[in-house]
Amino acid sequence: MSSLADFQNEIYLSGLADVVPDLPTDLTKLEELAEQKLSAASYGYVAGAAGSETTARANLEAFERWRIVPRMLRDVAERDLSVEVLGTAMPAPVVLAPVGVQSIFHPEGELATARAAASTGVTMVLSTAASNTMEDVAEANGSGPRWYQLYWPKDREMAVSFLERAKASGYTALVVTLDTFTLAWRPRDLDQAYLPFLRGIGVANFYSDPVFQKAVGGPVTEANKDAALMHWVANFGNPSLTWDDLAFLREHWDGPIALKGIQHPDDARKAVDAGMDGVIVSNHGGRQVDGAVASLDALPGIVEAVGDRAEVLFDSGIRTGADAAKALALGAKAVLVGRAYTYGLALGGEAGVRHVLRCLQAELELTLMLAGVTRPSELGAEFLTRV
Ligand SMILES: Cc1cc2nc3c(=O)[nH]c(=O)nc-3n(C[C@H](O)[C@H](O)[C@H](O)COP(=O)(O)O)c2cc1C
Ligand SMILES: O=C(O)C(=O)c1ccccc1
Repeated sequence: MSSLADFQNEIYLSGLADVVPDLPTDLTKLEELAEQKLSAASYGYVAGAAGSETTARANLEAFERWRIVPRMLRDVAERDLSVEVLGTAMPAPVVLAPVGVQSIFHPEGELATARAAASTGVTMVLSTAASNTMEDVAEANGSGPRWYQLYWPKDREMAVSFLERAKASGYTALVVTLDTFTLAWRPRDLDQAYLPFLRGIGVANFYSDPVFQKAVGGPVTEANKDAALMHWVANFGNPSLTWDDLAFLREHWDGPIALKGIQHPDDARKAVDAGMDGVIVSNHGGRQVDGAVASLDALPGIVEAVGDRAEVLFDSGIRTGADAAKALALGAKAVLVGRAYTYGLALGGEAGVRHVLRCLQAELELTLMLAGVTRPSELGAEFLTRV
């Protein structure tokens, strides 16, 4: 039986032909390489976070405070990392987080990510703020599994149009991001006076939308481009939304829905009460509320509050397969990675994203195997100790 850890043997064997990997296999090294390759503005956008970046750092430090306690002699000859999450079959509990404006990292943007996802069978979550339309990304993703992330625009008709387009182009689950109805105070971007949208990046799903076009008097051209940008600004986020509004989404989306950006157990309970199928414990990689609780520290309380009434996913701070193992042991059904693959995209396009996914999955499988675990469902807090 082939396993995700075979990537390790593949690398060693290629050494016999004097071939070594193009990118480091320690994924924590990618950030520094991306800094050398990207423009200062693009690098600042991905690496940066809110405020003085205390939460972004806390997200990483939280993983250091948990250590894995491996168990021996448990027959780990056969492993199976596959899981089903929000109705989607996955080779391992690892998902590509929604990351907008990917063309600022690589000319092929989300299309490269979509191809890497398809070739590994990993689920991608496409952002509303993508630099390519959801239809073009779907085509690049082919038969690969894909979910759609909604930034809920003020105009309800446009929101419905987004959902209908997503459904028609094969996105099977909806991820609704709650924590970013406006961008936070982000000094790296502010100091460079850098906002991708003002340069026309990240608006593809809006400008291609029939409801959006109707509002700006037709397709976006030189003649109406200022009006289009104003309409985008007016619509991007909606700070007035409340829990009651979720009924509207439930009505217009018949597949699974997960709420992203949950950090309090009571909010997780409200999500379940509102009929949501999942919650994603996330602080947006520390990019929204600086000083917010580390995402990993919020996870156990939310897992307990939700129980088996919905699926709990996790992101913010995952850089390695060992990190993923810790979040799974604390009760996450799957983890999403954001910056890790975005650095891969910046450094190597489709092949760079594939490298990151193969490293993450191989390291995760080896970590579980060496800790005495053959499948994700066997993991629990008993495999961790807090230091
Ligand atoms: C450059 C960048 C763009 C992002 N864009 C989006 C987005 O469009 N929608 C969204 O829900 N989250 C977005 N996120 C947040 C990620 O989905 C995810 O929550 C976060 O990156 C996880 O933390 P990590 O980077 O430490 O893995 C973005 C993150 C980054 C770094
Ligand atoms: O930068 C982000 O974190 C983010 O979520 C976002 C929001 C709007 C457009 C692109 C990215």
